[in-house]
Amino acid sequence: MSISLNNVNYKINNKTILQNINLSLKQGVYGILGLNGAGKTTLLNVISTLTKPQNGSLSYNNTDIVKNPLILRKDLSYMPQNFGLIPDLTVTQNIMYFGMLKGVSSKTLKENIPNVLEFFNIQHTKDTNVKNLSGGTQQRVALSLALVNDPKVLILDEPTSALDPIERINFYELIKKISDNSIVIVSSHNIYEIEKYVDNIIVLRNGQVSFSDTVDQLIPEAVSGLGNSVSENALNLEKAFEYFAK
Ligand SMILES: Nc1ncnc2c1ncn2[C@@H]1O[C@H](COP(=O)(O)OP(=O)(O)OP(=O)(O)O)[C@@H](O)[C@H]1O
Repeated sequence: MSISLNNVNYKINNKTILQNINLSLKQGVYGILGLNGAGKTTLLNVISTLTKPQNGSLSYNNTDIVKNPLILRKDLSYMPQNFGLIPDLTVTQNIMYFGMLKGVSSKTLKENIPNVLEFFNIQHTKDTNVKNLSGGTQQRVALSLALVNDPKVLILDEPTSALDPIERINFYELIKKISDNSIVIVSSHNIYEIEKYVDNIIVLRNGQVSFSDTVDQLIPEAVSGLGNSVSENALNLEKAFEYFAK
């Protein structure tokens, strides 16, 4: 299982949003980090084939997914930042509707929906219209929806912003388990939140990849980038992240 991006560039109205992105993603959890406006959401949109890059190539299991996006989409679950739910449908109706759009059979959905709702502790909301739920509960519905079809590629844009601390830990533990058989990509602002659960970190700065490696390389690579003028002990994870992000 692999996703590759080669020299991907994306512009809007002549403004460069992503520049020369080269990434090779395999089974595991990837954290995409960056300051506001660094390009995280745009990169997730490109990887999930919602946005077409003007230059460069994108492949999934060695098939070109700029030309054949359906090859990826059938294996993909993407949870956008605004959750993308239909406000006037109930929780169950939303999951049935989007699940069927993804090609999951109604039998599988009916079997899986109680399990995912139970995992996120929202069984009691199954017949409630989404517009009547709090932001945190809507996020849990969107996560239930993202997980209902056992995706091989799971892309989550700031998935825990409305969850409480305990739900966040449970969520990342689940993500880690799911990643045994899939590629999981999670964007976040917070290095401390994800460092325990991600295998690799990708830091974006002004639309370019400034760091792409394992978490434990973040501090040593920042020290080396600073010309060894500081010791590793003097840099914490946050400062090392800032070195690559600012
Ligand atoms: N439709 C658009 N038109 C013009 N500029 C855009 C558009 N979409 C994104 N941008 C610009 O592209 C850059 C990257 O935006 P993007 O949303 O990908 O960043 P981000 O890292 O996800 O930010 P945040 O953490 O705030 O969600 C920003 O400068 C943004 O203003």
